[in-house]
Amino acid sequence: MTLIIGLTGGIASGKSTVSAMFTELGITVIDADIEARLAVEPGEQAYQEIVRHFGPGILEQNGSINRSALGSIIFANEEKRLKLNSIVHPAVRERMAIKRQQAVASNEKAVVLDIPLLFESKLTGLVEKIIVVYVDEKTQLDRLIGRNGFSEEEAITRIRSQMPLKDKIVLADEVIDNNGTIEQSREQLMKILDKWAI
Ligand SMILES: CC(C)(COP(=O)(O)OP(=O)(O)OC[C@H]1O[C@@H](n2cnc3c(N)ncnc32)[C@H](O)[C@@H]1O)[C@@H](O)C(=O)NCCC(=O)NCCS
Ligand SMILES: Nc1ncnc2c1ncn2[C@@H]1O[C@H](COP(=O)(O)OP(=O)(O)OP(=O)(O)O)[C@@H](O)[C@H]1O
Repeated sequence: MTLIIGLTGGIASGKSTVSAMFTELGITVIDADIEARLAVEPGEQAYQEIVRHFGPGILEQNGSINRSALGSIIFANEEKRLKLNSIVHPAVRERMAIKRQQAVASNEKAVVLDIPLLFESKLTGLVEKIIVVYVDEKTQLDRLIGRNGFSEEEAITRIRSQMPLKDKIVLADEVIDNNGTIEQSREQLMKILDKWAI
């Protein structure tokens, strides 16, 4: 019986860092961010709808989506962000459901669905156990700015576009406190997997 684990957190809280640990352990990770990138490749239906709605100004020279330009638009305007979500999320849900089914069919012990908006998109029904990767607000802001080179304002608009991490940890089965070192987070993950006999 495959245990379906939902991995979530906030932007730059460390979800990808923790999902890489699962991969190192040989546990399949289905990454919503990757599926969302694939879903908006030129030729995909979501790509056509995005260009139709947001205009060719959000395209690179080669016709692919200029992610930075689109991000600047939608994180500064909730209505536009919700419109983009309405275009992309159904395609992401469909792609993840197929991969989830494949993992269950191959009798894997566990599969991880790495979904940044697990709670916001009301996808908790897809998973059996939920791990939230937590950091405090200052650490989140510092790491997001450090990784992406955003201004403080750009980073804050992105953080504020999601449910606060302090509310997410209440909904979690387990929390990984990622304020410390990556090694300390790995130790917390191993304790959780031990508890779940994975
Ligand atoms: C706006 C886009 C083009 C920006 O691309 P970019 O490469 O800069 O960021 P990336 O996709 O790697 O996302 C980075 C992080 O931003 C956050 N984020 C992304 N989209 C959203 C959103 N619609 N609402 C809230 N947070 C979001 C998540 O924490 C995500 O992990 C892209 O994020 C996108 O297409 N978003 C809509 C689809 C979506 O909601 N994806 C996130 C989960 S499925
Ligand atoms: N424990 C840690 N100590 C120091 N830096 C960390 C730690 N965990 C993650 N980081 C760094 O913080 C940044 C954000 O981490 P990561 O990309 O894993 O977050 P994320 O939740 O996947 O982000 P996103 O929501 O954008 O997908 C990265 O630059 C990563 O290298």
